[in-house]
Amino acid sequence: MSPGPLVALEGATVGYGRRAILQRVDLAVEAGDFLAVVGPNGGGKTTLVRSLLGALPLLAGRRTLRPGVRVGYVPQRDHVDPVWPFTAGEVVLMGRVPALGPGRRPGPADHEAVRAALGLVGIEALAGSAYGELSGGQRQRTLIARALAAEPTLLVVDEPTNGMDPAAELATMDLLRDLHQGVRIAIVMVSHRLEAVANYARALAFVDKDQTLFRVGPVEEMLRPDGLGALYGRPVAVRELDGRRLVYPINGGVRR
Ligand SMILES: Nc1ncnc2c1ncn2[C@@H]1O[C@H](COP(=O)(O)OP(=O)(O)OP(=O)(O)O)[C@@H](O)[C@H]1O
Repeated sequence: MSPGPLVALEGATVGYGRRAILQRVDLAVEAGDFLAVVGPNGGGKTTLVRSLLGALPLLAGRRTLRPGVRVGYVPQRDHVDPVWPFTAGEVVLMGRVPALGPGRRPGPADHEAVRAALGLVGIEALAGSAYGELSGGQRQRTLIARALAAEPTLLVVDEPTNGMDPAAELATMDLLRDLHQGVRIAIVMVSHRLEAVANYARALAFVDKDQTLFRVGPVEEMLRPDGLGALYGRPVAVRELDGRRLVYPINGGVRR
């Protein structure tokens, strides 16, 4: 018998108090998945992933978490105060705190987990550098390493490439792909840029509260014209160039 999804929402309404943001959400994250949650700013992406994490109570429906699954969360980089008086290594060590429990001091296994996590994201040499003096890309790697230090089964990453130049964006996406393929960790990432994730994710969820839109499916299916039209309200083309997908709006009028 299949052990079932790592985490799932069934018939869920997500939102705040009495305000529903998205309704009738059915979403299952399986081992080995790489799911990107895409939609416009304010569309409800963060609300959806916070609900998936269990950090936000559902207004209706059901959330199930497979026993033993550990979920690592990487918040938006600019939600983390850059004046943190910590080194990158100390930030990553924070990822061990939940596993340590109250009152226990970090031991050799914790320091080893920190070294391993910094190594996985390629910034071992920055362990002693002040977090606030790192570049945006290096900070993002530090925050990913902090989540990895807890040895999660599933990594949930919120807008990791926001505000990055194209080279840093590609490097961050390559890192997530390497973690997915090499460490075999399941990934859920949030992005408002479909273009950034179309070459990496295996599944896409389109989310826009203003259109009461929630759709999820394999990338190939979601990148068909009707799926894209539902998200953008206008014709959008997908072309392949040198093995990479390009996604761009085309003329043809607004279809809202
Ligand atoms: N704590 C909160 N209480 C009430 N409403 C909230 C809260 N957080 C967000 N919202 C509202 O929920 C809606 C969706 O916001 P959300 O942050 O999920 O969107 P998003 O797609 O992640 O946006 P962005 O790309 O800008 O991060 C917005 O209208 C926002 O104002």
